[in-house]
Amino acid sequence: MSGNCGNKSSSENQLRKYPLKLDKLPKLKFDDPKLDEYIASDEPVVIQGCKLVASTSKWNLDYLNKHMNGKYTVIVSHNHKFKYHDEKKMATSKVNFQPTTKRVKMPFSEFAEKVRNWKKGDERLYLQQVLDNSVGKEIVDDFLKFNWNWITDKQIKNNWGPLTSNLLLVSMEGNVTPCHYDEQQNFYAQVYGVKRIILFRPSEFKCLYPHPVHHPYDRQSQVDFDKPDYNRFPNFRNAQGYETYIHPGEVLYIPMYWFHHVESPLKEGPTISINFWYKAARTEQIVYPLKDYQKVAIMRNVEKMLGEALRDTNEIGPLLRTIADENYF
Ligand SMILES: CCC[C@@H](CC(=O)O)C(=O)C(=O)O
Ligand SMILES: [Zn+2]
Repeated sequence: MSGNCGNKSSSENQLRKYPLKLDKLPKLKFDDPKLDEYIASDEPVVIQGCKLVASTSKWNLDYLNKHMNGKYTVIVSHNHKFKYHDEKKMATSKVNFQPTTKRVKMPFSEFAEKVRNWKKGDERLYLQQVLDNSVGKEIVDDFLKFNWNWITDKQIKNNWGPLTSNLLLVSMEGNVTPCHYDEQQNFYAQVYGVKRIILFRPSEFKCLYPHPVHHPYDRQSQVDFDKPDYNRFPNFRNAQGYETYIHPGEVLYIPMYWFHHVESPLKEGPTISINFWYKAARTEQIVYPLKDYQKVAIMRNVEKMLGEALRDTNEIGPLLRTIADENYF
């Protein structure tokens, strides 16, 4: 279907359909006085006009192909989902776990050629490379010209920890990063193409059923949005989310512990994004009532502590059920 259908942009018609009630996220100009209130209160918002990555306005697959002459981290998947798994936890986990993706190093030229010639049934690729000095001089020059004053001002104003990394994300059309949360603050800059992002509050934890902390899929939702198993995950019916489409030059603030699902439209070609992950604020004092994300952090710590104490992560669930069912019903 070409062109606009109703008031949706063409990108929005190239999207997968999910049984979700989604509200729209606000989009604010970078100099809107309300913006800092959103960030300070860990509320997601799309920021327009901040020129965070204005130096990438000329980036596309050809430009990157020309200036990236090394081998880069590419995730390979046999379907459209790129569900992240923690390789360290694979070694220690007691579950029989088969990852659905693999991580390879690939020359950019090979990546670009495979993306261009991809046909149904081929493996899908997603380049996810830390922006470091392995990229070409021109790319480093563009990187140095990012609007570091603007983003560093936000980092300091919110007492965030250090910038841990920038990931260059070059996605094939139709790729999906399934619903998960990260423990870092994230300014997610859209460089090329349109991306759809669905977000859920940390308090939707009970509707999204993240895997156990010790599982290689820690932080990832167990629910397959394409075919939800309502017998196992009945509360998914009640998940309340937000949705936005970010365009080149826009930056989405993804607060830490907020669940997010990210996809590239089906027939709109490759997309390019750059994320900016910051360690959480060094909490001076605990203020009650606790915020939802703090309760998620506490639940994580309880699982970790019980894993240490019990030595067998398969005993964590039964012990927690005993406490909940017998003592706190
Ligand atoms: C590996 C990071 C992927 C990214 C989502 C996407 O661009 O597909 C994301 O989840 C994040 O920036 O937090
Ligand atoms: Zn993420």
